[in-house]
Amino acid sequence: MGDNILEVEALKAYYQMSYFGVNREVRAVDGITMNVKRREVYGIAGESSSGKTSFIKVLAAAIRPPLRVIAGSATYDFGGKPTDVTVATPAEIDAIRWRHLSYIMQGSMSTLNPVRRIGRIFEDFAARPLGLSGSAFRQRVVEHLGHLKLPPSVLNAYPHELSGGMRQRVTIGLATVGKPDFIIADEPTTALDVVVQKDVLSLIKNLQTEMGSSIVFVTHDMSVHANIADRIGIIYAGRLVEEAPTRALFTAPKHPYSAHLVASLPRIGDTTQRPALEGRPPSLAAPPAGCRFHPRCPLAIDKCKTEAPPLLAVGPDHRSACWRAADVEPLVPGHGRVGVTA
Ligand SMILES: Nc1ncnc2c1ncn2[C@@H]1O[C@H](COP(=O)(O)OP(=O)(O)OP(=O)(O)O)[C@@H](O)[C@H]1O
Repeated sequence: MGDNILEVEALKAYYQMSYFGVNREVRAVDGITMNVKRREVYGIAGESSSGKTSFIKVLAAAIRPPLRVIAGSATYDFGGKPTDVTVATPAEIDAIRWRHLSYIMQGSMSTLNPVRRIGRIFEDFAARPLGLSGSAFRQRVVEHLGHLKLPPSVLNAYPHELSGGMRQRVTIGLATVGKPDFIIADEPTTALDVVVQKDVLSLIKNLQTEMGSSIVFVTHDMSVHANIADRIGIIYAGRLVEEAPTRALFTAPKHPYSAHLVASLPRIGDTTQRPALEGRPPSLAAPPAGCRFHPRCPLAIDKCKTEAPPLLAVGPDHRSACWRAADVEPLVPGHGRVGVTA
């Protein structure tokens, strides 16, 4: 796998349900191929219900019915024998969890056990995988909390006694205390106010630089991507429709949907009228034929209604799944200049 720590190949994961004998299938992840490099921060964007969380649940080996992997693979290389988490046994997953692979779930701030002190929560999750106990374990945790600007006293606190920002740092601390090679985070800053959000983002970035980890994180907030992602993948209706280095995605998007996402970013002093994206995202139980974006796409031609465009190279490290990629222009020229987002 060389430079790649994760290789995802033609991955399909569907929710398969049966109500009163009627089968229903939601094609939440429908043929995604992508890689993550060592030490890379890879951001995943897309609107609500596009399949982002389902995708990273598979990456995090948190696949529970009714979600099932239908095809493809997601293989990590942590140095030993590569692990394909779509077929790994529980024992193989246990061997990589926390030390190599950790997952900050959506809404994890509120999932900290309310009746356990923070110190006990750290023991529950991290003591065994780290192979430490007693004072050695406590020392490791206190040191790590220091990196997160949290005093040792938080270990005696109950979750409700901490502010939202502190709770989020605690969950990041839990996910990173084992210095994992790969961190997966679902909307890690969405519930926080902007000032705390900035703080938490720079903490994640500093930890990542220090530990040399790779990160895959999901957020619908494009300004967060602009701030910390090296590369961004845009998901629409269960498919990866564009992937590019952050600067290229913001300055020269090559899919009409990404162009809309970039143009939706606010900028101080910018009063330009933004063209609205008409329509709603399709149902993943019955997605449209051809390109799934075609019913909402201003550039759609007949071919888009019948043939799904493959994800093809359109520049260095840049892929787009659009028959008209060559005709896509930024919607508000100069708008997506990275580093000047509000
Ligand atoms: N447990 C479940 N059972 C059945 N369908 C589900 C389940 N969880 C999610 N889905 C469906 O799968 C599709 C993708 O959902 P997913 O949560 O992955 O999207 P998302 O892009 O992460 O959205 P959000 O940003 O709102 O979290 C949606 O149609 C959703 O309704």
